[in-house]
Amino acid sequence: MCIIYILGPRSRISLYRDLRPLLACSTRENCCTMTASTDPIVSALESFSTCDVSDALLKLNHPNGGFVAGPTLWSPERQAGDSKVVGPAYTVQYVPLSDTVSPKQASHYIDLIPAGAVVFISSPKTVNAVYGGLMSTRAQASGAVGTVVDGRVRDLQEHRALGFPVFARDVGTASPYEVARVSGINVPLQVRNEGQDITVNPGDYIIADLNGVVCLPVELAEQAIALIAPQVYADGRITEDIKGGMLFIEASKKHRAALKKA
Ligand SMILES: O=C([O-])CC(=O)C(=O)O
Ligand code: NI
Repeated sequence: MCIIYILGPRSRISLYRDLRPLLACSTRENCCTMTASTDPIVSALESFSTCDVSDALLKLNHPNGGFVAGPTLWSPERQAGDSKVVGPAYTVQYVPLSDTVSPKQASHYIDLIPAGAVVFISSPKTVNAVYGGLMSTRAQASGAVGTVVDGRVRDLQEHRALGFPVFARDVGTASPYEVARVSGINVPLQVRNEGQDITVNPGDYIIADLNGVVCLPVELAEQAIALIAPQVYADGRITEDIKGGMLFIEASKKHRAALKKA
């Protein structure tokens, strides 16, 4: 776990890049196994839901418990119960074509994804879809564990046929080329939906499931994980007692009193 504190998000992304030849693999299952064993934070998060992570982040006074309003699960199935992705964010910034100031990228972002990453794409306000089936095909071949798009995606049937997890604000049909281009790779992204204004930094942990998307800042990861297991255990005991006839207020007091606030 010390890796997380020794290396900042940027250097950790380069570490992933350095490890890429070692992690290169041909199937998703394979990649997930290798990634989990590479990063103890990812392994620890894999058994918890997005809501569990948000509960811990709220105790750490992190706004909205890290919830990223907007994107929801579209692939492999709409809001499928067993779909979940966990991994460090590989961020991609799209800007409107009218923006002549932001930098241009020499390489295509889709060919640089480190294994185990969650691709997180920020789209400008446009009805065009910034992400399609070819992108998922390449992302999956790189060992990415899923994609989150703050914007629209298209080719939904192709993402589903790949069984590749994709979260998006909505679906659409038009490609991005007439309206938007990529200006940044592994840069901080602003997400502004429903009154939120949050930053997703490259290397932050993205946890996404049927409830939505949570961004766990890398510097809070260890503290959050320490809070989650006891919290989940207490919720389990509360459930049992409620099913046995106890009032919620009693069960909650009985099992949550001993939990640390942070
Ligand atoms: O053709 C593109 O570049 C965008 C797209 O639809 C895909 O990724 O499949
Ligand atoms: Ni396409």
